[in-house]
Amino acid sequence: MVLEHARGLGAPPLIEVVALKDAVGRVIAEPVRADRDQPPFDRSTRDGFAVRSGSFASGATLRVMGEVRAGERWSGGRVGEGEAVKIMTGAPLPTGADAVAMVEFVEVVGEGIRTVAGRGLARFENVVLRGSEARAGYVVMAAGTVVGAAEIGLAATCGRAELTVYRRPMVAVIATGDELVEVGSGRALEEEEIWNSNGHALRALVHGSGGFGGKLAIARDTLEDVTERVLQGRAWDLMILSGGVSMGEYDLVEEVLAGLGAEFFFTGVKMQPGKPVVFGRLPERDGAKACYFFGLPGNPVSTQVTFHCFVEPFLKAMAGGVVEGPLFVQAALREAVPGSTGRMRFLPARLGRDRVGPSVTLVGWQGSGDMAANARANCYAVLPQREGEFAAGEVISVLLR
Ligand SMILES: Nc1nc2c(c(=O)[nH]1)N[C@H]1C(S)=C(S)[C@@H](COP(=O)(O)OP(=O)(O)OC[C@H]3O[C@@H](n4cnc5c(N)ncnc54)[C@H](O)[C@@H]3O)O[C@H]1N2
Ligand code: MOO
Repeated sequence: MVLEHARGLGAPPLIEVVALKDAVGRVIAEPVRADRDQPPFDRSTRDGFAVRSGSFASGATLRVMGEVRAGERWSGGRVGEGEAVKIMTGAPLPTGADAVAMVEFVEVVGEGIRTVAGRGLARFENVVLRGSEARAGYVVMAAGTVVGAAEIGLAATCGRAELTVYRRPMVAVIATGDELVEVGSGRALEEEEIWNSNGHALRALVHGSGGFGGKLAIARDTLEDVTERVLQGRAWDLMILSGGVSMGEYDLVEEVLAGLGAEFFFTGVKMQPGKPVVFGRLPERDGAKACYFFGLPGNPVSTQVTFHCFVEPFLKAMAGGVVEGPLFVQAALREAVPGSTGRMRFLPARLGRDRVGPSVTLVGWQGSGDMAANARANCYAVLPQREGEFAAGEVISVLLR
């Protein structure tokens, strides 16, 4: 359902130009084209001697005419049969030459060179031909590409100091709960009070998914306060609420949203953690635009797991990225885990750094409020409902984060 709505969003309306150093995590709004052929000349990939491959038969001695380095162009005329030009990695291949013999495989004989016995040379060996990576004008990055180090390197390869990207969607983050206190407020906590951690975690998660997260004031557990905050939040591109979505007397989020005419696409999932998660949209009304919202469970691990499963794909699409679901990989359980028929479980776990056949280990936890366990984890092990245990070595899905 989330992906269906994400597909209906269309491209973000606003674009801006940012310097390469500020482009990480942004989404390209206009295709980036090769500014010239890549490579721009036939490029040597080895230190050695540029020659005509045919003249490099075993035993032949070639006359060395001179040298060409990266950043230079050979101006000593065509390389003919029986001739060679000393060449460095990254230098343009002199005209006439069609291959480079590695320095390790030739012997210097007086003014000339000779191939090491038995070493032939194929046409274009150790050469990357002009334009073979990309032709001038060719689209090397399409709109919708998320910018990482590889994309920044490619943009710079094409001479770009700036990129045109979509504006980050503005996401209102609303924590709800009478027990919550802002960190840094200078106030000491009563024992029964809780720091608002979700507001901060959500802002970081939003940033990582291409949005700008703004923390609104905490909504207290009254209809008036939650309503006021939601009316404020609906002016943003997307609203994420945390807490107040389960069965308690003071879980008012759905009631407030319903009172404002919200359409609910779902109001629960068969997941642990995450059961009471809500996805919907407030309609256009009284001059206010329509606004999608997610109501995430307040338990901090539930908040984060449901963010990765539902909000992240939606927000990435809102930011102009391709529409795709969360990222799962397969890994073998290191230890057996008892089965459970309740809900599909997403348990904090650590994915090993094994080079072959990744393995995963559950992190001990005290349930969906355990932020310390969540931080010891680097992924969530996905365990479908089942009576029998999951055996050590069994391959399961893992949700990456
Ligand atoms: N009778 C039932 N009770 C509960 C059910 C149920 O089905 N029947 N579902 C449980 C599940 S599962 C979850 S998850 C929680 C979710 O409850 P809410 O979304 O209503 O969240 P709250 O009750 O407001 O808070 C839960 C928990 O999380 C702490 N919290 C909330 N917000 C924050 C925040 N911003 N930063 C840090 N911690 C936060 C809050 O203090 C509570 O401890 O409901 C179960 N109950
Ligand atoms: O589903 Mo709740 O998220 O178990 O804690």
